[in-house]
Amino acid sequence: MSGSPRALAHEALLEQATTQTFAQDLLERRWADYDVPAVDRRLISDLVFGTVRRRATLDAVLQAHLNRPLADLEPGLRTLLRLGAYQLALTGGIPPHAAVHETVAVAEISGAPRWTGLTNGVLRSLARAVYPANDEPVPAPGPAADAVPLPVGPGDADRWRKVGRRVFPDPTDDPAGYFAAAFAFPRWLARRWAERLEPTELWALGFHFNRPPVPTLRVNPLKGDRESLLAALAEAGVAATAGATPQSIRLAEGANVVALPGFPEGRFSVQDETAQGAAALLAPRAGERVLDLCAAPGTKTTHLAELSGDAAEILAADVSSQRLEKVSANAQRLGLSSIRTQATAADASDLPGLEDGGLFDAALVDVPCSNTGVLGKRPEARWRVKASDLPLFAASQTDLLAAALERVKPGGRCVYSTCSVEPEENAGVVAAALADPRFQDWKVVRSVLHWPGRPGDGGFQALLVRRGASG
Ligand SMILES: C[S@@+](CC[C@H](N)C(=O)[O-])C[C@H]1O[C@@H](n2cnc3c(N)ncnc32)[C@H](O)[C@@H]1O
Repeated sequence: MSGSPRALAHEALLEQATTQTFAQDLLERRWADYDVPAVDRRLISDLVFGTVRRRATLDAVLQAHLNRPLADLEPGLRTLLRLGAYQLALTGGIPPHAAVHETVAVAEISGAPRWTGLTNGVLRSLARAVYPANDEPVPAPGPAADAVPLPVGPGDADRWRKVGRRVFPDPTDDPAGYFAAAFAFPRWLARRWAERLEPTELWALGFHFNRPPVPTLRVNPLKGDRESLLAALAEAGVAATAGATPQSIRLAEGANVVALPGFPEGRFSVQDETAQGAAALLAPRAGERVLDLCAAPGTKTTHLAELSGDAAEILAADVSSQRLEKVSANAQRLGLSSIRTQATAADASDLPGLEDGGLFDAALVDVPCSNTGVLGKRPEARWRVKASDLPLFAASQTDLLAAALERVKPGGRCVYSTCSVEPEENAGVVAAALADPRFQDWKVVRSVLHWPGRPGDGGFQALLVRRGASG
C-alpha cells in the first residue's frame, strides 16, 4: 500500500463503486490489513464517507468544469475528480493547493499518469471558482444555484459556500431539483419529500442527513444508572449529556463506542432515542411472554429485556441465523438471560404461538424497510434505496405484522416499528393489516412519526392492542 491517504481513499472509493460494499466495511478491512496512523484514518474516513455521501453534489460541481460528460470518463478518473472536488468544495481546513497537488499525485501512484493533465486542469479551475476557499471562514449566503450546503457538525449553524457557477437548479423555482443536486439525494426521493415539505424544511432535512452521525447511548439499568455512566465518561474526557429518554446519553461528538468506558462490561448499548421509543411503547412487564419478530442484531430485543428487569420471556426471531448470533452476543455482553433466539422461515410459519396455544402477551415487529428516516447513518444508504422498493417493502411488512398479530393473545399488544418516514411503509401497512377480517379485534391506540433531525432519527412506531377475551 502507498503511504498516501488520498491514494488509499481513492482505492477504497473505486472498490465501493464497483462492488457496492459498505464504505465502513471497506475501511475496516484496510485498517486491519495496513498500519494506518490514527490521523490518516480520520482523514481517509472523511474523504471516503464524504465523497460517497455527496456524489450528486460533486458531479454537478465538476460537470461545470468539464467539456465532456463526467459519466463518460473511466471510473478511476471520475472517482479521482470526485475525491478532489470533495476536498475543494465541501471540506474545511485543507488548503486548496494541497488538495489539488495531493490528489493529482494519486494518478501516478495508481499507475495512471494519463489522468494527471485532466485532473490538474479541472481541480485548478474548480479551486479558482470556489469562494471562499476552504481554508477561509465561510459566510452563509443561503441556498442558491451557485451555493453548496456544507456538512456541519452537531449543533452548528447551516453554512453554504459559493462555487462560482450556477451548477444547481434554482432553489426557488425547483426546490426538489436543488435539494437532489446540492444536498445529494436521489431525484425521486427529493420530489417525494418536496411534496410534503416547505423548502426550509427540506434544507433542514438535508443538513441533518449530511452531518457526520454522532452515536447515542442507551444505559443498561441492570449494570448501573445513567449518572454513574455519565461520571465515568466525564472522567475519561468524553463530553456527554443525559438525553430525552430515561436511558439515553448524548455524546457531544463521534466516538469509537467500543473503546468507551463501560462497553465491555455491558453498561450501555448504542441506540438512537427514536429507536429507544419502540420497546418503551411496548412496555414489557416481568413474567410476560414477548415475541420480537425481526429481532437481529437485537438492539431492541435487549431493550425489551432491560425494561422488564430481565424477567420477561423473550423470543427473538429473525430470518437470518447469522444475524441472530449478534443478538446472543449482545445479550451476553449486557448480562441478560431472558432472551431465546429462533431462526424462522421468511413467512414466519414456523414461529410458535398458533398450534401450541402458547400465544404471546406482546409482540414487537421491527420490519426491514427503506430506511428513509436514517439515511445519514451510512454514507451510501441514500443511493441504495429505489422507488420501486417501497411497494415490495410494504407487502412484506404487512405479512410480517400479520404474522405477529395472529400470535398475540386477547388483551395483548403489538408495536409495529420502522426506520422509514414513507407513509406506505408506516400507517399504510398498519391500515392494510387491520383491514384483514382476522384482526377485527385489534385497534391502534397510538402512532408516532418521528421526523429525522427533530431531534433524533426518523421512524415510525404504532401501538396496537387486541380486545380482551371478555370485551
Ligand atoms: C430493521 S432490522 C431489525 C433490527 C432489530 N430489531 C434491532 O433493533 O436490532 C430487520 C431485520 O428483519 C430481518 N428479516 C427480514 N425479513 C424477515 C422475515 N421475513 N422474517 C423475519 N425476519 C426478517 C432481517 O434479517 C433484519 O435482521
